[in-house]
Amino acid sequence: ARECKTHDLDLAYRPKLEIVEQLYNDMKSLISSPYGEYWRQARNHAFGRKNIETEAGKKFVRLISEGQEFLTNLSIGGFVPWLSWINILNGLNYRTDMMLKQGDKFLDELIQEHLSKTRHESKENLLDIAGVSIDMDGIKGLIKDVFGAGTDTTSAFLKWTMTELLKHPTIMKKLQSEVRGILHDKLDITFDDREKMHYLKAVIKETFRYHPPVPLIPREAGRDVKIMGYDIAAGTMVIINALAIGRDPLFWDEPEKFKPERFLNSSIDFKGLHFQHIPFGSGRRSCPGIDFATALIELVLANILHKFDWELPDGAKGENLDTTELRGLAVGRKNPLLAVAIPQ
Ligand code: HEM
Repeated sequence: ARECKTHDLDLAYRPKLEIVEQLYNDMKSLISSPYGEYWRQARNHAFGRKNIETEAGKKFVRLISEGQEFLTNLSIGGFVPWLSWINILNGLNYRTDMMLKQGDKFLDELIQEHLSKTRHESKENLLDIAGVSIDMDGIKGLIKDVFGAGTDTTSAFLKWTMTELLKHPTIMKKLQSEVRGILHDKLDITFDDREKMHYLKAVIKETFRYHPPVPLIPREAGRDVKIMGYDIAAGTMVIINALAIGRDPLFWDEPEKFKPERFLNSSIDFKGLHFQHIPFGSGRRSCPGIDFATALIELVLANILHKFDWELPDGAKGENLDTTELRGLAVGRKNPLLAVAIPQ
């Protein structure tokens, strides 16, 4: 008899946090640990508390989600500086201030809790970790970078990949047969195993093309430039539409179709050198988390596709699957993805 469980993929993944020096060890154990073990470690490391279901854990997840949504608010003063007073009148400045203060207070408490439990010496607000000094603001900035930029992006991506696989059972089967053919009954996935998973890499590239978690990439012109006949003055905010580029028929054959095969005999990658595919941006301000995110995504997908078959609950059909998007800097699913995991 096969045991069937309904999993809410929303809960299935949250990255972790431990103060700076822990990151390296975490990454090593993440690379070698099977999925179940990884998830347990991730939850425990994240807060140094038993799990993310604590009040503090929930509050942090809420702060991150609200912050993500908040970033999409229209700041009139940001676009037309002499209208900045509107941001005071409509309460945007006040709400921004409150949100930043709440986040700061939360991080202060979290860091103090970690410090009191670990061997770290806190000297005049400075931590000395592996010979590198970092002050509280630095630590908070790092935590915000890793969580703010790394949490919703990767979880949104994983949910979109599972959505597309559930919508396209033939692709799911082909991917599972590749992963299972390479792993057999192994529990640990090695770097070499991952390198052999060509179809997995193609599915990941196609999901990034079709659902880039950061569809709009904001930048500021560093100097006056002319682009396609338009004069862009230094200081102008320029928004790069990675989603539209990824679906541009000039570059892509049948762009509205989810077709991982298009990447099998192609050298196009998402590392920022092929401008038709830039889910992580490009150039020196491109995403520094790209390798961490790619390793994590490959491991999670390989693990859950290896160990489980996946179906929609109550015999629902993939083609009817809801794909409404959530507003935010990272665009995820609006509604949770419910799927039945059938252990193999
Ligand atoms: C699927 C996962 C991810 C996607 C799609 C993604 C995408 C992006 C994009 C599009 C940018 C802007 C790049 C540009 O302006 O050219 C960015 C910046 C950034 N990302 Fe990621 N990211 C992901 C995961 C991560 C992770 C896991 C981390 C950290 C552990 C991270 C940390 C950052 C940081 C710190 C920046 C700002 C870089 C800067 O301004 O110099 N990201 N990311």
